[in-house]
Amino acid sequence: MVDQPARTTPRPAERIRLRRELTAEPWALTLALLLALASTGAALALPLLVRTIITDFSAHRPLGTDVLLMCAAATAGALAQALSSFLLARIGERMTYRLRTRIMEHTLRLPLAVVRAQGTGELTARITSDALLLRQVVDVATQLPLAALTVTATLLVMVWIDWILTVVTVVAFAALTALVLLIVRRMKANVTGQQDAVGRIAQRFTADLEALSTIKAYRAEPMAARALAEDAERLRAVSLVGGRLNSLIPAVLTLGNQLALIAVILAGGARMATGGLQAAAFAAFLLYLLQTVPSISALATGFGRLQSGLAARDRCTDLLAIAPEAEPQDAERTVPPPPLDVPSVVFKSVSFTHTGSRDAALRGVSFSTGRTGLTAVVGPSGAGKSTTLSLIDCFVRPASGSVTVLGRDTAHWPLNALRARIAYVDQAFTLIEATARENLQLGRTEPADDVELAAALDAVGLTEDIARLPRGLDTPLGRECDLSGGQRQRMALARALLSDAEIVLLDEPTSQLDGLNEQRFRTIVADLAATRAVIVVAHRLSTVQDAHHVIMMNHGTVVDAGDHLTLLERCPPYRELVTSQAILTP
Ligand SMILES: Nc1ncnc2c1ncn2[C@@H]1O[C@H](COP(=O)(O)OP(=O)(O)OP(=O)(O)O)[C@@H](O)[C@H]1O
Repeated sequence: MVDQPARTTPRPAERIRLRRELTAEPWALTLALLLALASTGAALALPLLVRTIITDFSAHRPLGTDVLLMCAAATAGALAQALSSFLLARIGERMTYRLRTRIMEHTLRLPLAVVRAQGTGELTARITSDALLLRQVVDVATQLPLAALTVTATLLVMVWIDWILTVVTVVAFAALTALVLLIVRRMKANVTGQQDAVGRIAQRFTADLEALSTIKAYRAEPMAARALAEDAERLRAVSLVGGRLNSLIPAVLTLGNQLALIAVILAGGARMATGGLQAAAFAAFLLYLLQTVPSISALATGFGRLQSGLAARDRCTDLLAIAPEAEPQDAERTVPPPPLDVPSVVFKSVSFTHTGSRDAALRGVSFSTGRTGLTAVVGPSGAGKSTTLSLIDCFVRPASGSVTVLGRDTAHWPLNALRARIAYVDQAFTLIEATARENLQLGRTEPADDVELAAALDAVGLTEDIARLPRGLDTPLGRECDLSGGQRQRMALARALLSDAEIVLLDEPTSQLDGLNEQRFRTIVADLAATRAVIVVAHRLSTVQDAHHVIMMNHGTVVDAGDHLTLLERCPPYRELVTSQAILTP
């Protein structure tokens, strides 16, 4: 077991049940079906009216009523069809909305390691191209039964007109229908392949765009473009197979139709010659035959689209089946306030290995930090410092040992309640796509007023920077209006200042700060540490030399812990680290 042990077994999300999704609005679906039925009925009535007109023509009877009836049937049919299509579009959009929001919400609750392993582009494809394919299933839900009904009804009318010609028609179509069914079955596997290829290309493209400055700086555009072209080629190849399958269907149907037409004309001509069939009935039969063709095509394409929708459904269901972050089985809705006399964090023999990694990132790590005060976690790169912070915020779970936060084992902390007590500033100083105000207030239970916001911005020296934004605090950040690395870092600090959290975790919080801002940082951290537990991972020891407690890590273990002077005296690796940065002892 590595980084996601099942301390508790979270309930996997329910499968996507298409039938339930489609019947979520039963009245609208029934109305859409009835209207489509009315439109089909109107279309079916037309050839019969034609037969009446031809008969009336021959008998020199007035045609006014017949023509009026034909126009009325055509107009009513068109109106019913339009309304039915609109209702279906509405049902389809609502279903897609529900599925998209469900998939996005589920994805946000997945463990970080799973999201990284799946890839952002691949996950995005589920709510874009897969969702669009799923949307088509709604059209099919009425298209298929109606087409089947139309074909059956038309065949019955054709039997009524002339059963011998009907048998000729059915025999001519039968062999080709079997062929179409075979093609349609292969389409589902092909669509799954296409969607996988779409996910792969989206994944690579997203990753390239995120690393665009590196790609440009190292003139790696050709290399990136080559890899993208290879993915595009794979997608092209698999889509071409799909295209081939798709193009076969109309060809097979047209062939079937022509064969049926030839057979019917020959058989009908012979029967007319022997007087077994009237000209008007033959004309009506031919019209019905021609009219079945679109319905038979609708049946074939409908099955094809259904297969695409089912393939997309399976991909989305696979994602929904991945268990979200584990919540403890004994999770309580409200957790009693932690006692004041317990340490903020206690690690007991914690070991942990990242997914896909062969070596353990942490091995038997034990330490504890005070309820308030500044703890610095230091050590060379790769020592396991960031992993330690991730375990405190439960982004990952220990493979063995225990992590206790504010007196409660993290295995028993409800995630929301735990994270409400921790403010976490990550290495990337991430801002979400939202306004500066919203970014600052992340993690607040109650919104901060303007005075609090101004005080936090002032403390981190961001007042003027934010005032210069086009809409000040209400400027959306992330696209046209982004902040510099150092400004982001200070925004993240201001966010920590504004949070109600009892524990503040800072991962490399000063890497992009200038001298003045580093000084500000030290003041802020001292203020925070007076009332909360602040745990800082830092390479620049100058920023943490005032720490009450220093934890020296190396190769995934705690080498020593104590205050700065004690460690200087008794811990050679710490002394080496300090000397390498030329920090003067006070
Ligand atoms: N997502 C990951 N997947 C696999 N291995 C990882 C991952 N993140 C970290 N590691 C590995 O775990 C070990 C500890 O990494 P960690 O990031 O905790 O070290 P660190 O002390 O914070 O390093 P730095 O100071 O360079 O940020 C390293 O060997 C690293 O290669």
